[in-house]
Amino acid sequence: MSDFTLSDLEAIVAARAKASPDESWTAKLVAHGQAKAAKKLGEEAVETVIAAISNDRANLVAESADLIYHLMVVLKIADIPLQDVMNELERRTSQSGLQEKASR
Ligand SMILES: N=c1c2ncn([C@@H]3O[C@H](COP(=O)(O)OP(=O)(O)OP(=O)(O)O)[C@@H](O)[C@H]3O)c2ncn1[C@@H]1O[C@H](COP(=O)(O)O)[C@@H](O)[C@H]1O
Repeated sequence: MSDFTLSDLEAIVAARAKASPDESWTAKLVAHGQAKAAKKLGEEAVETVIAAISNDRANLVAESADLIYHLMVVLKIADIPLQDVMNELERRTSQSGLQEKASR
């Protein structure tokens, strides 16, 4: 089993963001700015939804990878460390999603 983590991907995205846009998709997205990167994230989200409701397991894995990678690029452009998202997810472990919804 691979020990590749989202933290590893975050480091790759940070390094490639500094590359030439001619040789890196990451750098190209960063150069275009958040509107373009976020639009791409939205497209990958829709493609993930389609794969999920099509019961297409292989495509769902591939589209999920596209989605997560593009989310990492959007977070990079927004200057939000992955750790901030992990901290928020950890904070939420103290109660169930249904409890949280009922408390609003
Ligand atoms: N995980 C990814 C990753 N997933 C998807 N993509 C790219 O995202 C782009 C858009 O994906 P699509 O499938 O939507 O491509 P498309 O349909 O041709 O796009 P459109 O023309 O329709 O907009 C493609 O160029 C994919 O290769 C990725 N590009 C990079 N990474 C990671 O980032 C690293 C650095 O990549 P570069 O920044 O390109 O050097 C790579 O080694 C990977 O680890």
